[in-house]
Amino acid sequence: MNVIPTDIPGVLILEPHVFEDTRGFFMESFNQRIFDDAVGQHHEFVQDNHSRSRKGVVRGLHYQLAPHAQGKLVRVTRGRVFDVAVDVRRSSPTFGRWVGAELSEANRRQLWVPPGFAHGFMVLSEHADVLYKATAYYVPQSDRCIRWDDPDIGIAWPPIDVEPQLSAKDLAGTRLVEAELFA
Ligand SMILES: Cc1cn([C@H]2C[C@H](O)[C@@H](COP(=O)(O)OP(=O)(O)O[C@H]3O[C@H](C)C(=O)[C@H](O)[C@H]3O)O2)c(=O)[nH]c1=O
Repeated sequence: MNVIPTDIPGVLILEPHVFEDTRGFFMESFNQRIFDDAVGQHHEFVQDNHSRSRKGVVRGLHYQLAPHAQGKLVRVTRGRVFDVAVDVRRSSPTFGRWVGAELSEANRRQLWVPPGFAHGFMVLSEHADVLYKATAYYVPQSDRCIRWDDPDIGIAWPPIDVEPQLSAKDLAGTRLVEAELFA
């Protein structure tokens, strides 16, 4: 596993080892021991998610409030997305900062988004399948959304040739300054 740090301590890009041969490829998409070593602590995953979206769809920026905060290990098995993590811990030195990475079927990269971060992505290909493991169960009452285009965060979303498409919930997302966050 190749581990690539990002500008925000704790948010990591992971590149699992891929075994390619004439048949195709094999990789361990998740290995608890290797993951814990890479991240530096143990995280228990309790839920796997899979969403499929069309080009231009933006899902996020979502997080669940404590005590239901979710760490997410995100990967893409079809297409390409720009995946983003935003630090929403008020006491963090990187509060309000974001990191983004292109995750794709081709690069097989994964993004580790620790608890305390909002997560979202924009689909860059015609379709994309995003699969991610979560360290806490879905608790809708604790779910919160910050606007994808919050100027105070200033995410540099890649240019695409279609109109971004968001759910009504996401279009109604709050600004970071108004949001219920983590201490
Ligand atoms: C997240 C989730 C949703 N649902 C149900 C609730 C809705 O009836 C339906 C669609 O939910 P939603 O529109 O919230 O799905 P996304 O917009 O993809 O939400 C996700 O988007 C960003 C990228 C995230 O990181 C979060 O995992 C999650 O918030 O699935 C469930 O049953 N379980 C779940 O864990």
